[in-house]
Amino acid sequence: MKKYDDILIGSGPAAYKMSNLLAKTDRKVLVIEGFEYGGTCPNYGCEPKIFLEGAARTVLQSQQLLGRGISQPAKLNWEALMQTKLNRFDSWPAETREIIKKTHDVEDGYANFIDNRTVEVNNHRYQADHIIIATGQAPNLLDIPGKEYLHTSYDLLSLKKLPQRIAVIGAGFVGLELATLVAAAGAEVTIVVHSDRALREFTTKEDEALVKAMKQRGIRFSFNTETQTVAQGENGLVVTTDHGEIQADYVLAATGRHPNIEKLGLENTDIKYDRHGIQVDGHLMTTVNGIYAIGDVISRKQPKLTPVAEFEGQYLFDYLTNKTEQKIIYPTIGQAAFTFPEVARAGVNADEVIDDSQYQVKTVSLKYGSLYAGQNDQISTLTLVFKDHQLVGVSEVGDYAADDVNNFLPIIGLDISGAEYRQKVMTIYPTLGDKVAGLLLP
Ligand SMILES: Cc1cc2nc3c(=O)[nH]c(=O)nc-3n(C[C@H](O)[C@H](O)[C@H](O)COP(=O)(O)OP(=O)(O)OC[C@H]3O[C@@H](n4cnc5c(N)ncnc54)[C@H](O)[C@@H]3O)c2cc1C
Ligand SMILES: NC(=O)c1ccc[n+]([C@@H]2O[C@H](COP(=O)([O-])OP(=O)(O)OC[C@H]3O[C@@H](n4cnc5c(N)ncnc54)[C@H](O)[C@@H]3O)[C@@H](O)[C@H]2O)c1
Repeated sequence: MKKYDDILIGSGPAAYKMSNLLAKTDRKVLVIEGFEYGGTCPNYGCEPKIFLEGAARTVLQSQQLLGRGISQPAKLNWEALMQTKLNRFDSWPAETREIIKKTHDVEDGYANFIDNRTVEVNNHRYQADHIIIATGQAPNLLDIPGKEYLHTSYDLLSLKKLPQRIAVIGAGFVGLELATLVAAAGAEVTIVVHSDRALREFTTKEDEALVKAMKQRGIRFSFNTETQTVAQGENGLVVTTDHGEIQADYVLAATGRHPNIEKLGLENTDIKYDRHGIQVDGHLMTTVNGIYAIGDVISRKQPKLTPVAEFEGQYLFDYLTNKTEQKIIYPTIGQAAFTFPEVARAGVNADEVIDDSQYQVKTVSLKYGSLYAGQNDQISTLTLVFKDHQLVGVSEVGDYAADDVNNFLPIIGLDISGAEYRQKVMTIYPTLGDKVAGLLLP
């Protein structure tokens, strides 16, 4: 039995962050990865998604400016775009493995606990002072007849030829972002949503504005609709729902993600978990002493995002190397859907406090600013939530919502007033940043 100081299970953003920090110490570390080194975000998540979105945004912005100095909208060649994506990303898992291998041992395979102290992989058994589970999440697939026809975001983000008709099941982050992408590339898209609205994290108005803009571009939505079966028909696939049939050439399942715990052998341990993930305490320790969990695989109320996973990796490194004894305190977390328009938010959601007199909600249309008017962006609307004149929440629907909302995060996170901000910060003009101080006045 080989023994280490630390064993990292997984190599996504959470574990990779810790692995990089541990590389600067003299601790003996083993990293176990069952699939692509680097995990979801760089290989089949945020990074390829935002890379492909660059071309899609150009197409959509040029369409938005038709007749306003643009006479010919840009056209997206999916095959060429995908080739550039593959050229950039294909070597990343092997390169990441090499980087890790320079300072740590690696095992290619799925780690399986055989008891509270021991993990097994490739018939090798290992123990360590600390075992850190960072196995992330995997897509949910509906258990319906024809589930073999369902594709995941992993498949779509490497799809070499663009199908003509794409049915998307689910209207969360993955469904709406990837629907935006393939529709911009020319696919006919139908989104099937089993509830009455799309992204629930944002305000109803923001969600409605996004859905309306997507519909105006020809994307179809079927709300309150259950998908029942997928079958091969004479003319492609047939998605049968309780509201009728949808003809498609490709079906994307975007019905949420579940914690990657099935292959871990947790039943051989006393580690507790629920459907949201592994239960951890304020120091990210599981219900077994010496075993910790970080990243998407843990059960917590914070959103499952790369910066959150990395923050937990940094925190746990600091805790295990005695740099802190404190429980983890999460910072103000910004999140965005990279749709067109984008939606972005942080802090208190305006919908949740609309009837609470302790809060003041301020909504500002940005379309009159030259920056937005120059893009013919008619939608951009910023919502600010104040409590005792202090900014506690921000959200936006608009072409630059993610960057715009980023401007407000330091004000919420550092808890500074509009006056203090104006005294200490002068931002670039003309951007939304230059209006931040003015907007902070109640
Ligand atoms: C399509 C898509 C787009 C996204 N876009 C964004 C975005 O724009 N911004 C953002 O912040 N977040 C985004 N995310 C979320 C982000 O990718 C995750 O929050 C992040 O990757 C979580 O990191 P992690 O290290 O916890 O898990 P992961 O990155 O999922 O890594 C876990 C690793 O563990 C491995 N593993 C699993 N089980 C075992 C086992 N038993 N043994 C060994 N290895 C195992 C897996 O193979 C995987 O490599 C997106 C996700 C998806 C799917
Ligand atoms: N831009 C980003 O930051 C980004 C992008 C993609 C993913 N992510 C992360 O990944 C997570 C997962 O994203 P996601 O889109 O897979 O999940 P999600 O939870 O955002 O959306 C899931 C969708 O599936 C639907 N759904 C759930 N169960 C269903 C069922 N049985 N039948 C039909 N529809 C069903 C939901 O109503 C919802 O529309 C996100 O919560 C986020 O943390 C982030």
